[in-house]
This record gives sequence, C-alpha cells and structure tokens, in this order.
Amino acid sequence: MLLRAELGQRSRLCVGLDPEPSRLPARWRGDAARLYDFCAAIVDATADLVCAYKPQIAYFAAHRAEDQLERLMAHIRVTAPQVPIILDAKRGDIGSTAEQYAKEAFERYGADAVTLSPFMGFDSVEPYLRYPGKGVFLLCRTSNPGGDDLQARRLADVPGQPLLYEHIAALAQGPWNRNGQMGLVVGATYPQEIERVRELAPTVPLLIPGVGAQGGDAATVVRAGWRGDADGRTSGPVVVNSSRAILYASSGDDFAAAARAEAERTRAALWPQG
Ligand SMILES: O=C(O)c1cc(=O)[nH]c(=O)n1[C@@H]1O[C@H](COP(=O)(O)O)[C@@H](O)[C@H]1O
Repeated sequence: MLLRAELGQRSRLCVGLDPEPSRLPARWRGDAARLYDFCAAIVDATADLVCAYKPQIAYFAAHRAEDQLERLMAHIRVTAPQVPIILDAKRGDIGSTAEQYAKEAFERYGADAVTLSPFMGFDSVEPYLRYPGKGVFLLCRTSNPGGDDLQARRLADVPGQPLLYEHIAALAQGPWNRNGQMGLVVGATYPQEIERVRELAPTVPLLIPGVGAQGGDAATVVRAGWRGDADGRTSGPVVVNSSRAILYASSGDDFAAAARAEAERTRAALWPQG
C-alpha cells in the first residue's frame, strides 16, 4: 500500500499529525476539543500531496481526545482512501500486552502500520505481525541526540560487532521480517546513518522523521535512503515525515493554505526526479 501510494501520489511526504492545543490557529488556540477540526482541515488541504499520514497518539491521549483520533482516522479513510496511516505510538511490551497494543492500533484505530520499539525483542513485535497486510516500523536510528546513548553502541557478541542500530537494520531485512511487514525508523538528522541502514536493509521501507522543525534536509535524506537504477530497480520506499513545519506554517485563518504550500515545497524537494 505504501509503495502504491508513493508511486500513485508521486510523493514521499508523510504529514505528521501532532496537534498541540497551544499552537492551534488563533481562533481555536488552547481548545483541545478542536484537535479533530484542525487535523481534518490539514488532511483536506494535503490529501493529494502525501504518501502517508502519521498521527502521534500522545497528542490525543494527553488531552483525553482519543475519540477525536478515532474520528480523524475515519476522516482520512474517506478523504484519502489511497493514503496509508502510520499510527505513531512507539509501543513495545511483552507478548500478552503487545497483543492488546496491536489490537488498539489495528482494530480500534484501523491503522495500516505502527511505530514500535524493538528493545524488548522479537516476541514483543510478533503479535503485530499476526495482522496480515499491516506493517511495523521499528525504531532503528532515531532523530534525537540521545539516540546515540544506546543505538550507536557496539554489540561485542554479534559477528562483525555491529552498532546496535546496524544490528536492528539487519534483523529487519532478514530473520525478523517473515512476511515483508517490517520497516525501519531512521532520523533525517543522521543522513550517513540513513545510508548505512539502506546498505544493510535495501528493500524495507524507511520512515524518516526530522525534516522541517528538527532541521533535516529533504533532498539529502532521499539521496541517502533511496536507490534507483536505469533498469527501474529501486530500493524500498522512503517515507519522510514533517509535522510542525507543516501544521504550524501559519497561525492565522490561512493555516490550511499555508500548510498546503509548505507540503508542496517539501514534496518537491523529496521528489528530485521530477
Ligand atoms: O517514530 C517517529 O515518528 C519519530 C522517530 C524519531 O526518531 N524522531 C521523531 O521525531 N519521530 C516523530 O516524528 C515527528 C517529528 O515531528 P516534527 O519534528 O515536528 O516534524 C514526531 O511525531 C516525533 O514523535
């Protein structure tokens, strides 16, 4: 579905739906009852420009607004049925609890994919893979500076002594990816690491957050993460997320038009082949 959306929409842009009440347009500022209205307007303004949407569950749950997230998922389905929805929840727990998280993501919210921490091991990931056609994006090399603390550590007892994020990439390309449901999260702020991950995991989709507000450069991350040759063979898709730079492009009544303009700019930078 992701590849179809990328090619069909000619887009690698994922708009992140991270609505923060204090940053809503002036007329709704501070009103957590307007998260749905705000996000729905952003979706309406960008539906033809994106290859995915990524709602972040914390922005809804923190305001007791899960019902608004459910409505938003339904709205995206109707407005942009061709666009996959990645629920950003970064779950990770023992199998029996993971079953409940998987049910939440795929049955309650109807997401197409989720973000997931691999920290607790394969048995914490496996319950998500029982949903045919659904995807998981494992955190691999995250965009935040603290990602170094663990992800850039060397694993002495694994052949070749890879860094932890390299090992995660190899697992997602190989033994953990039993039915082609796995992707990886790699931060736009680390283009060299994106290149390394692409080397180790040539066919899996990469979700790359961190352009826009975190300073990652759109064209650079595509060069690092996407491969294509003259015979039409390509790497796995590259899905580049931008949230705040698009959501808050304007705080006035023109917020949706401004979001569209920013999404158009970012989409163009992510599709250098024209
Ligand atoms: O899993 C993610 O989506 C994620 C991983 C990561 O390494 N860095 C990262 O910023 N994210 C998410 O991507 C979004 C980035 O938002 P902006 O910085 O506003 O574009 C937020 O929802 C983050 O939670």
